[in-house]
Amino acid sequence: MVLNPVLGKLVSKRVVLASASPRRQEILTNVGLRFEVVPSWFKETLEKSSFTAPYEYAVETAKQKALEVANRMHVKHLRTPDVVIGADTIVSVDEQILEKPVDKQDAYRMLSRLNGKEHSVFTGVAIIHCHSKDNQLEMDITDFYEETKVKFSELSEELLWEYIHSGEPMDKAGGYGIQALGGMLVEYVHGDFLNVVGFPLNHFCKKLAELYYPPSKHNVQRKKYDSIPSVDTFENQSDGESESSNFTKQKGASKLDSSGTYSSEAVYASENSSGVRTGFTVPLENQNGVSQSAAKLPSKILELMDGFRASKALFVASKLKIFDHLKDKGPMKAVDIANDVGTSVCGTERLLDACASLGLLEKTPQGYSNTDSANTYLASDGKYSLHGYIIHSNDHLWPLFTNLESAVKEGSRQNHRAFGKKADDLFKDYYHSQEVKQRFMSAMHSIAHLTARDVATAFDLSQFKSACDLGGCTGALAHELVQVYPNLKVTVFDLPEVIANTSYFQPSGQHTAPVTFVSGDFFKDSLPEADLYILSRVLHDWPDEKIHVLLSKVSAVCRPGNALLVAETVLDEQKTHPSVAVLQSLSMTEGKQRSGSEYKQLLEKYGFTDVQIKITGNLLDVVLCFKKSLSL
Ligand SMILES: O=c1[nH]cc([C@@H]2O[C@H](COP(=O)(O)OP(=O)(O)OP(=O)(O)O)[C@@H](O)[C@H]2O)c(=O)[nH]1
Repeated sequence: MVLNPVLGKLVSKRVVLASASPRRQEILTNVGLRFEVVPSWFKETLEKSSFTAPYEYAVETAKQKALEVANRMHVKHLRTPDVVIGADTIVSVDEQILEKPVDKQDAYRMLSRLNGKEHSVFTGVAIIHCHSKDNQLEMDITDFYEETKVKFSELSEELLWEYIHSGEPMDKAGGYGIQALGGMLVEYVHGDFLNVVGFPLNHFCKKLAELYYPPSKHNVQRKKYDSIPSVDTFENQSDGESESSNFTKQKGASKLDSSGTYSSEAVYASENSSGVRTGFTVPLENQNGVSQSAAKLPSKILELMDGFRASKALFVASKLKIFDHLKDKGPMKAVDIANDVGTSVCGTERLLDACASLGLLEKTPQGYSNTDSANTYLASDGKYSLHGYIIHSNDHLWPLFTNLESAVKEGSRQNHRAFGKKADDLFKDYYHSQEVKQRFMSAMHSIAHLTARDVATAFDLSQFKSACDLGGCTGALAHELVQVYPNLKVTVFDLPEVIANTSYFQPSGQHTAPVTFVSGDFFKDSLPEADLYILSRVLHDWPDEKIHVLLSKVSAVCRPGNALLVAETVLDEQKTHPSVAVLQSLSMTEGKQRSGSEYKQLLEKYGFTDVQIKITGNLLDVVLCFKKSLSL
């Protein structure tokens, strides 16, 4: 496996991403690359007609972006980076190149052109290795491009405009973001998905492998530039430091290493007899440029070691409603955010930088702003907001996990240590404290919203006329079900204390047919009649005795041919994956997570048959089973 070692090659280098694109930052951060972000000032104004193919335009633009940053850093800041990465993403359709729309009308023009058709997305990438010799900048440029084909469905005008009004198209090539709402417009993708999002990670790693592990030295092919390409199109921006004239002085002054060899990097990998790399070490250069070997970086372990810091930074930023502030008012400077939320400037600045480093915020000279993900998932008002669950994680789960060591030693939940209360008393809080109740319901609502579409569509449920979501809380899944199946009527059955608080979570702020809310205790009261019963995120929470009571009741009320749908994260048969469910078990509730065969066995025990399991790839998987007919 060459990908990780290749990225390890960059560990000891000053790597600069010459891009303001938060997506590119996120893609590279996600694979553990450490880099500085220095957005390029190169204006994307190359004459398109002078290129014979669209990808040539993308590659040249990427190169110019990276060159501008390498030059600027060398000349203005006297900080020569080791590696500068530039990228440019374009969409090509009907021999036209589409970049980012300038306004809504332009977005409409682009999206109409893509409507119902296949188009190509090209990302050009330039990797520049820089060396400073006698204060002259020498550069070694490698470039490449990746093409991905994307097809849009036939989309109505109404949908196009709704999408445009979401604001998402404006900073995206071709006017759509495949990674977010724009994904709904797409029928298929052929090729690298991340290439569409803005950075062809796989090709990038292969390119680095070619550069750092050439088959043999004389085979290395690298393009050479005799002079720095034109800087005439650089934006004449001033950031308070001296002069854009420096750019012109620099023009033509730098040249590339003409030796044809590539820096002083040594290849430390050795190969076993099968040609497989073994005993890989990452070369580190000390201050004097002398190579030392160090152990392979255990990036996964380092990430786990630091995970708590990252979680807490996210929790605190959410608690302070920083993502809400930035959604409404961003970009904002740290001092203004601190004033608004009543925090210290220095602490806020550190928190904001941490969020930017985690890819949650974008930092530019104008200040901090939300990334797309932060707008969608972290601001508290969005349909898919996870704010409620994050606050629950901070206020409830974090204190429990702080006592994990005792939990493991004693094999029990640590409410007494975490909250100074027994589990039962805590449950009373849930009934009596409006704040705790609201927090818990928001948390459940967050997850239900995020998973509802996948749960509702995992199986074709159109044969059912009525459904009852037992413990359906705010009704998020119920509302999704009636959207997907317009002939379905859904009853949400939950405790009176829950039902009394559901109005706040309804799409229009009120309960609306065909979703009705009925209060009751599913362990004690009779269950509403339905063709389909639903237990979503219920079973994993209860001990076997309670599950026995519940499933006996559901089985008794279910008529032959009626069904039960269970939504839970289904473990693999070894019960070690997915880790999200395995880690949840550490909360030490009296319940447990189950594998597919365990769910099958459990449900069959209560008279259900034809148990089918769908792994959705979302947080919840779905199990559907039918009540045995009498003749079986
Ligand atoms: O599906 C998606 N397609 C494209 C994008 C984003 O679109 C932009 C493309 O613009 P460009 O390559 O010019 O990059 P900029 O954002 O302007 O940043 P630079 O500073 O590098 O010029 C890019 O951000 C893609 O990520 C998308 O998000 N989804």
